[in-house]
Amino acid sequence: MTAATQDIILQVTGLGKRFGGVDAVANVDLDVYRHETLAIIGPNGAGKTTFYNLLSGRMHPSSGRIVYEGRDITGMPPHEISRLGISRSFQINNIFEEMTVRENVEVAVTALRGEGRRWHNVASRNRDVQADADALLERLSLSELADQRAGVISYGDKRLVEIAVVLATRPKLVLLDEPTAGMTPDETQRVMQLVKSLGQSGDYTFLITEHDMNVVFGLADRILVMHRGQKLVLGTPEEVRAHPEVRRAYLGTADEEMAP
Ligand SMILES: Nc1ncnc2c1ncn2[C@@H]1O[C@H](COP(=O)(O)OP(=O)(O)OP(=O)(O)O)[C@@H](O)[C@H]1O
Repeated sequence: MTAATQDIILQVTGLGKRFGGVDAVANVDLDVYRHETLAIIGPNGAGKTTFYNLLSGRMHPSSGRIVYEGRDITGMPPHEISRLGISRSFQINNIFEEMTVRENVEVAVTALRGEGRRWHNVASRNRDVQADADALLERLSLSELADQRAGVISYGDKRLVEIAVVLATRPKLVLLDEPTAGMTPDETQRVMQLVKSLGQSGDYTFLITEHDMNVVFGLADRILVMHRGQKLVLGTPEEVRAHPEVRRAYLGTADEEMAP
């Protein structure tokens, strides 16, 4: 499939967010193709988090337009955007530590069904919810931890549970915020394999911010490099790696020095 015929799930045009005198995001144009994994990189303050906040509705843009599946979602509240199929993970764990791993996922499944998060006791008696939660836990290789209290499992497993919670809302477009931050090398590998296989399943489109360049170059179909709120480069990993400005600004002289 050529780029021209690829199905665009998200179209961002002239997107900007200004805080006082700072353009946190400045005039960004971006087409995201359905089922691709697109990494967004850039140094601290480049505008990655603000970009996510704009896409997920947590912030209103100062300018520009966001079109998702042909529908203008600019300025929509987060819950509506989420309902349409855009879901986001956070850098900080966002799970209920006193509940079991399965209950955490059940709560998210229940929320999707419009029954509200507070009804988790009812949800746990609901077979459909349990089946959905168990299927998801199996997909993420978390079945063995299903009955563990989320508060006692490892940091890496908590991050995986968080991804399960995000996927429980049945998103089509998933925004992952530094999914491997703080992880051991083994945990990082596990997340990489997981995101790779979920990406290959054809069920999801991933945007991923990440500081670990091995993860970025190992996972991404395309990479967006941001700098001071602007789109510096957008291309395949090979194109980004070879781009003189990116090499100068972020990659150093050797590929080993790729930390932004
Ligand atoms: N709520 C806010 N009020 C004022 N300035 C903000 C706000 N949020 C972000 N900024 C500024 O916008 C710019 C972009 O910040 P942002 O957090 O989006 O960058 P980032 O690429 O996510 O950085 P990091 O990698 O550190 O998370 C920075 O100069 C930041 O100080």
